[in-house]
Amino acid sequence: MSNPSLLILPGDGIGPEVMAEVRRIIDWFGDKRGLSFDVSEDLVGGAAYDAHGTPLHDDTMAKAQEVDAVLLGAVGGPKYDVLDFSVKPERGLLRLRKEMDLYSNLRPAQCFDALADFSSLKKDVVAGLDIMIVRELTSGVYFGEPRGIFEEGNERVGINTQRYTESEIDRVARSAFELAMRRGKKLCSMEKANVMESGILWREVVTEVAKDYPEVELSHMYADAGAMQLCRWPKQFDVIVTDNLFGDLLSDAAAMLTGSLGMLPSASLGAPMANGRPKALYEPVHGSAPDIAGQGKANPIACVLSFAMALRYSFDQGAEAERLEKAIEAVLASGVRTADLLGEEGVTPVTTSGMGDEILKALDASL
Ligand SMILES: NC(=O)C1=CN([C@@H]2O[C@H](COP(=O)(O)OP(=O)(O)OC[C@H]3O[C@@H](n4cnc5c(N)ncnc54)[C@H](O)[C@@H]3O)[C@@H](O)[C@H]2O)C=CC1
Ligand SMILES: CC(C)CC(=O)C(=O)O
Ligand SMILES: [Mg+2]
Repeated sequence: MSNPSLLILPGDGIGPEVMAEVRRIIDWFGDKRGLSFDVSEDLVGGAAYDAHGTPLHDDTMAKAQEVDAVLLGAVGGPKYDVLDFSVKPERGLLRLRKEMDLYSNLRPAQCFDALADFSSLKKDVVAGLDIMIVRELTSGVYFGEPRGIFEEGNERVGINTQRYTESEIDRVARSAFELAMRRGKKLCSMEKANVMESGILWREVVTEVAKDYPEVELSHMYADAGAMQLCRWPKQFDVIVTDNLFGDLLSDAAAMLTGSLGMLPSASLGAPMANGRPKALYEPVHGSAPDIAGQGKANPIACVLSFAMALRYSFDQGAEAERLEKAIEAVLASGVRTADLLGEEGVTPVTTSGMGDEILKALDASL
């Protein structure tokens, strides 16, 4: 049987830096665990624009549709601010999400014990935190029509449209209920049904889907109150399901519960392919971090943990995913830290590749 295929799209800024560490870890699993992948690499975002004048070449899009999973670093950067909106780096990523129909974006926020002191919140608020935000990823205000900047009278008006169909809400709600069944059987749905019709429909459809999951305790919260509760007492949550925009905001906020945006992975999943695996793209939650790019300061853990999610959700290798997560836990427990996590007494600063070295050593020690 041939190896499973992976398309790697490092992207821009710190994307290639963190992805270089993931490639070493992928090689380790091939050498030491007999878990080999057919890896190909291509361009996305600003890097693709520089080479082809488009943030995602059609050939790259076609490859992404064919492989078993895509791993992406990050896109964007100030160099591309002057570009027309239609060819901005971020459009490349949005096209991948939309055309692969990756409607369910899993963004776990887990606080490693070693980092509980580092969070901007009190230790007892975050210690042991393990929540999962499920963000709808292919619809809502990021994609709704009409959109654009139009002339209206003697001024311009910028328009984006929040739009959700029942089936779009239904499928992401089901994916969240399925996850909740495998976790703590608690699901909180967040919208703004108090001011938005799309929120009213969201709440109705989620409530309807809940009938198929009687074991899951469902609650509803307005997303603004949800943001507040995430900071006040995040451990009240198990799985959260929310729309595209609220999920984008809430997951960045949740990142800080774990200490750094450099710690948060994500999986973007769609419908099963012919081989039974879901369409899938894995990427860190963070962006291209132009402020630290090229300085060896980027934390590669979010991207490495995204590969761990690929092992779990695409390749049915839960035990190997856990091996990788435990290796990262051990490295953090030993006091090794990238620049984003410095500040405590007695920690050992390392560069991006230094963190990769330490994770590889911890993996070796796991054998
Ligand atoms: N999925 C993606 O590719 C995303 C791309 N972006 C793009 O990235 C560019 C920069 O956006 P920002 O708003 O600055 O968000 P960002 O996530 O790139 O950076 C926010 C802050 O977090 C820090 N940070 C992020 N990742 C880190 C890591 N792995 N290690 C250490 N520190 C890290 C950065 O240094 C910065 O101070 C923009 O062009 C934006 O559109 C933003 C978010 C997601
Ligand atoms: C297209 C991305 C830049 C939007 C974003 O911030 C995200 O998906 O996290
Ligand atoms: Mg974001």
